[in-house]
Amino acid sequence: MEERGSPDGDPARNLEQGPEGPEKPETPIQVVLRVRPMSAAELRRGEQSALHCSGTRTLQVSPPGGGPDVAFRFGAVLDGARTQEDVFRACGVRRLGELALRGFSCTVFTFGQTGSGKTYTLTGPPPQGEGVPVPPSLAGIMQRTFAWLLDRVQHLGAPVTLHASYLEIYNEQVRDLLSLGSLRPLPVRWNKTRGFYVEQLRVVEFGSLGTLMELLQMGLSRRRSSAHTLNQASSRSHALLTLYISHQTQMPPVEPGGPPTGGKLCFVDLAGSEKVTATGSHGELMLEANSINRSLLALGHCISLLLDPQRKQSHIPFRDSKLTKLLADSLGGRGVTLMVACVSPSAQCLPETLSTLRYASRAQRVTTRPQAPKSPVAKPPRHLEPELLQLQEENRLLRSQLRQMDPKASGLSGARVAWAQRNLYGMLQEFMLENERLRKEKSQLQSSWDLACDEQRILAQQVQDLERRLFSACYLHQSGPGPAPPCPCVMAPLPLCHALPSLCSCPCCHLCPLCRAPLAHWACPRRELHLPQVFGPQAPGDVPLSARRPPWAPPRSPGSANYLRERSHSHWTQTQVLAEVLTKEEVVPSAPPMPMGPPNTSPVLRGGATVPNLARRLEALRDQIGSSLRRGRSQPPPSEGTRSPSRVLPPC
Ligand SMILES: Nc1ncnc2c1ncn2[C@@H]1O[C@H](COP(=O)(O)OP(=O)(O)OP(=O)(O)O)[C@@H](O)[C@H]1O
Repeated sequence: MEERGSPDGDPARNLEQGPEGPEKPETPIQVVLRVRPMSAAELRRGEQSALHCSGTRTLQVSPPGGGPDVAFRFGAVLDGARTQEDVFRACGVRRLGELALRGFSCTVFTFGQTGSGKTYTLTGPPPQGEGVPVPPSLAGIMQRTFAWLLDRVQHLGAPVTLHASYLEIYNEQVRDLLSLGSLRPLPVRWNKTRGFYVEQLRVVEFGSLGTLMELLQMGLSRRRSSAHTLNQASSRSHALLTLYISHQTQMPPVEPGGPPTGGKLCFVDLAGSEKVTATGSHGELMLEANSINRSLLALGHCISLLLDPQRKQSHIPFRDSKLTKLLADSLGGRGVTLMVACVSPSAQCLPETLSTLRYASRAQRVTTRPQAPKSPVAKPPRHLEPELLQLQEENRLLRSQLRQMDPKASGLSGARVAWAQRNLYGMLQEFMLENERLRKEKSQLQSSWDLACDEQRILAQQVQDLERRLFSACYLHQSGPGPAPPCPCVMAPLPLCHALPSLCSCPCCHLCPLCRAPLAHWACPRRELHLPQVFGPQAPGDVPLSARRPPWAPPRSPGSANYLRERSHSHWTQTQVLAEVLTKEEVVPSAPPMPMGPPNTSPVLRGGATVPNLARRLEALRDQIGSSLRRGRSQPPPSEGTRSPSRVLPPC
């Protein structure tokens, strides 16, 4: 007798040892074979049985035309006389439930030819009429597992949250059997954390067996089924019911709206493979049969490839069908999987039965690497990780210091420990003082830096302004009669500060953009008349206007009461130089109205001032700025009296 398959003992025991035993990180898919009894129709047709169970794990196949028997070994073989309760026990589903409670992802799926008893095994027979309940003794694996699980959770002592989802794959479309609206197709997506998953799938929380049974009934009644020659209530879709088991200490869902994290128990009722000639399917039935067969073929292909250890490391075409996508983790991933292969005993069905047996034999050689979530404790947010590491390091250091201070651990005498403690305390005080001193120094440096930055910004503005003025003068000098040139502020608008006078009377020059102070008065040739507005109606000290210091004037000597310490020396120097240049030379800083006279007489530059003059002054001004900056960085500001004459602008 030829023997097939590689059974590995009782599936429950294997599962118990498999996923957790350190010596066995890989565990094979467990396969249980169920042979249903001859149906009334098969008996009526006088069909013979071709299958015989020899022992609890071997099935013997006797070809009707004679020839050698073929034996297949599985984890368990159950003949037609075995009850639903026997099947539930032999499959070790309780053990799977325990694993799911501990965070594993477990799958039970039925496989076989159409009419072989897959749905019967999982959910029992369909109700015999409206309102006629199915006897509890005929309840399938699912109802029995539900009852066991709810009971188990009640006695667990720790709070557990239960959710369920139920979907079908019909003609390669995923449909939510628990959806509140119509059955519309849902997309299957993939990401690194979840693997393949169905987007927008409704996941319903339940707390009682009654609610779960209602969800099951709702799904069963919406699942697509039709009648054909071999089965009056043939399922035309693959159905997946998933229970999510999460403990309250576990992490929240990976994604908002995603399924809860924790253990999973998934029941998959595959649609049966069928020969359309045998089932007599036409039209829609035939289309459904083709879709079912195609997806089962893809599943078989993946299983065959998973058998090859080298191929397993590389590419398995799980993406070939929705079914293989959703079973990818159960077949080749980290799940614990049980397959219940269902066959008809009739010799008429032998070709399909042999096909199922070979399929199941291959499947039980496929291994997975069951893995439960490593830690139920949520990871800290990424941005807190460095802080956490720092705290851990600090903790470690403090512990070691404490150990050193512990007289027993360090072997020091009491006097020496006291001395060490005093010393440490002194050091700590010193460190604190040093720390305080450094803090002060840092804040002083920071304010110096801020002042230097301000000064630099003002000087840069002044240089830009003078360049603009030079540009304007060059333009006027070179242009002949014709339309008035545009205002330089329009050509190159620059921010002004009232430390520097405005160039022209265009609106952008009237107000300082920093302090919003009016700018044009002092620049007006008749500025004497306007000064009260700059100083305000009540001029300080009733000094004659002409004798008053303009607002840009430097502070008086350090001894004087008006000395402003916070203004830097170079700032005042620069401002004063500008003031001198602009007042002595009577350069009208405002350009309009633009001249229409001969090209060589510029009304902008009075008193014979020319472009070369301005260029020279700009050059000198740059020197002045440069030296001021250098002085500001490296030397204490010199007093006005000691200022080098070479740094004063030459007269124009
Ligand atoms: N062990 C069993 N004892 C009694 N009747 C059974 C058994 N298994 C199956 N049957 C009956 O056989 C018929 C077909 O079973 P079932 O619908 O479960 O097959 P199936 O494999 O799910 O078929 P399909 O793939 O077409 O959905 C049903 O009438 C069912 O009640």
